[in-house]
Amino acid sequence: MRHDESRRLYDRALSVLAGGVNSSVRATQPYPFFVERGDGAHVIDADGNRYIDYVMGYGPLLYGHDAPEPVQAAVQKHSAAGPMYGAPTEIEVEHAEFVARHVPSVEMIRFVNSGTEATVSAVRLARATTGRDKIVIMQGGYHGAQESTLVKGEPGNVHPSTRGIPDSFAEHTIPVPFNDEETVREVFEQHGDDIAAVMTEPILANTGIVAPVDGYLQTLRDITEEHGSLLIFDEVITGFRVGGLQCAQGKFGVTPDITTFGKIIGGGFPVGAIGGKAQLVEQFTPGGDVFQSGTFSGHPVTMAAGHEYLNFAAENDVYDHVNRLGDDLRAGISDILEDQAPEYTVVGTDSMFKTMFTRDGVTPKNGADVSKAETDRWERVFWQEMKDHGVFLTANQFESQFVSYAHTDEDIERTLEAYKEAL
Ligand SMILES: Cc1ncc(COP(=O)(O)O)c(C=O)c1O
Ligand SMILES: N[C@H](C=O)CCC(=O)O
Repeated sequence: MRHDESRRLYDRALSVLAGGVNSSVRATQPYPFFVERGDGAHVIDADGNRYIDYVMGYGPLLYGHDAPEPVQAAVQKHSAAGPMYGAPTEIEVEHAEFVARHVPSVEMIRFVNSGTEATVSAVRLARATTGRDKIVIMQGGYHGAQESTLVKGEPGNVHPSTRGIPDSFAEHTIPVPFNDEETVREVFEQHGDDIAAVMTEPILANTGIVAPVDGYLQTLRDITEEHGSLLIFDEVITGFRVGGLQCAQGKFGVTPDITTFGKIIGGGFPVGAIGGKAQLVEQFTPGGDVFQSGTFSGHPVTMAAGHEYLNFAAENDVYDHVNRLGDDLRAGISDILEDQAPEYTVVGTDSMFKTMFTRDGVTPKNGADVSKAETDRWERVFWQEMKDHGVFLTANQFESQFVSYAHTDEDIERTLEAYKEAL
């Protein structure tokens, strides 16, 4: 495969964009391919190479690169009609009504512009509601580029995970191992009166894909209730991806106090949202006194795209299709691993999948298990091989991969062939 044009574009980009990209994960080695356009489940790069795409924009693209006709029509209509006003529009109300109708925890919602903004506001809301400062998060979990959650360590020894964040932020954050009831109980015994919220992805989706063990999410629900803390599910990735229109909270039957959304809920456009019981969410300004605001929040084009995205899923066999292909892919990869690399594991659910380069064939239960995997080998060898076989996977061991409605049985077969050869 030739990549001359991508290489040339990356050289140009390096002089004017930090690291040559606008989000860190895109800076694949030795240089990223630059995308010219999408086509169904595929992307075509600046040199004309075609790849089956499982990155899917890191999750938002439930339909691949050709959104259903009603989505495209709504986007065109709303861009032509404005595109935004600094005044409310009906489409924001319709989209909010849809989400409230389907997602168990949501009575009221505030739309924002990114998953990060959603989790920042959710934490602020939890702190304001409880009058407490501390939050419990999961080691290996990810909640975007927010100061309070970019931390590393364990209870009693927590530090910012990047330069530029004061230690005082980390003082209020307690990272615990996912799926470990004992540690979370100990943390609540010690700090229960100071904990505003436990915030977790219902499935860790930024550290491989780590499913909750039976009963773990319910334990978090019970323990937060017992101590007057809130439970926040960060469904930025899982929202409208896992568990269909009810999201992961519906699949696992555990209802949080607050849910954060992003990705799919914006139909491929920048978005975030904070949903929950009305008595919580209405504390945001202007109704309440927890400051929350944004020039682009509830942008009509995003709202229209997101709304038509979800409407289409409600009326068509979208989740059946993507989940079936997800099952086929996981089963196919699993067979290949059994044969060729039994020390590796395939993880995921619904339309999410990832091959973990574990060393013992054991499914990871938390972030520490995932970090023992052969992360370097994934990126430097396997990812490159798959790309050379025309399959675009997420470039590191930690990021999830997604099947879309545009993927076909033939895509899955070709992908499995590529796996066989690359492994
Ligand atoms: C679970 C989770 N929360 C929050 C975020 C942050 O979202 P965004 O990148 O839109 O700020 C992401 C992904 O980026 C995510 O996966
Ligand atoms: N891990 C991130 C979200 O899922 C990856 C997307 C990004 O930050 O560019």
